[in-house]
Amino acid sequence: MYFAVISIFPEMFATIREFGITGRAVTQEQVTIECINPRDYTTDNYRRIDERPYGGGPGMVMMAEPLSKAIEDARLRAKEYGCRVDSEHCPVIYMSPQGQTLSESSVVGMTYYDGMILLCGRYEGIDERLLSQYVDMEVSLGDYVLTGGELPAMVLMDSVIRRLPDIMGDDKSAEQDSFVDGLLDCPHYTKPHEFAGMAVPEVLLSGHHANIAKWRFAQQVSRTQTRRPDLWQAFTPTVEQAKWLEALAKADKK
Ligand SMILES: CN1CCN(C(=O)c2nonc2N)CC1
Repeated sequence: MYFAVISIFPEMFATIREFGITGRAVTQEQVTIECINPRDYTTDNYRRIDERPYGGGPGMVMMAEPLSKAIEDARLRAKEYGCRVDSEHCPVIYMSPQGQTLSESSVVGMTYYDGMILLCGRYEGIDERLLSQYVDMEVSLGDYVLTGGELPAMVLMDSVIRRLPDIMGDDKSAEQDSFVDGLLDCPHYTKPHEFAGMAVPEVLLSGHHANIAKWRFAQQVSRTQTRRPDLWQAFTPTVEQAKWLEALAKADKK
């Protein structure tokens, strides 16, 4: 999968290009992450990419022209990589609090793209004419304001890369994470057997895989009910999960 990030701070993306599972995906050429600096598309000596806002007000606004040239170049590179460069297969995504909030389900949907061009704003934002001309989708991390779009872009790329095939080693690992089946994740334990006077739940040492699976599901259910009642309201169990829920309800009544 191809990612182009348009940012005045390309060095920030070493975080996902050089470390961990995403770094390994780059090394193994399962993904490509190209950083494109809009300053490289300026024509003045100061490599200016921002200006005072029309209408006055605080801060600066990112100018349209350097960004438009950067996006056009990103599209050429995406095409060279083999992407079908259109909004359905390689969208231009602007990271913004005004966007749709990123979720595990929208992340999974993005894994089917050939690639994506991520636009990272700074300052007060980007000239609206650039956004209306080029942006296919705005995506938000949540209802808070950051200093720039780079961290949201890295979060989006990290969450998409880990859901690509053959990235997590054991694809089931990604499927069992929080939110994947609409529930929060279960607790996890490893060595040593005792820590701070607390032992590992016996069922996890039993080797009885069916009982372990049921225990983990029960933990997911109780955590989701107590911590995220909104998720629990929206949860739709599978046929097997519905049977387990029925058994849990009967056990609670005893
Ligand atoms: C111009 N710049 C403003 C700050 N910003 C965000 O707060 C943000 N991005 O994605 N989710 C968010 N929340 C990125 C864009």
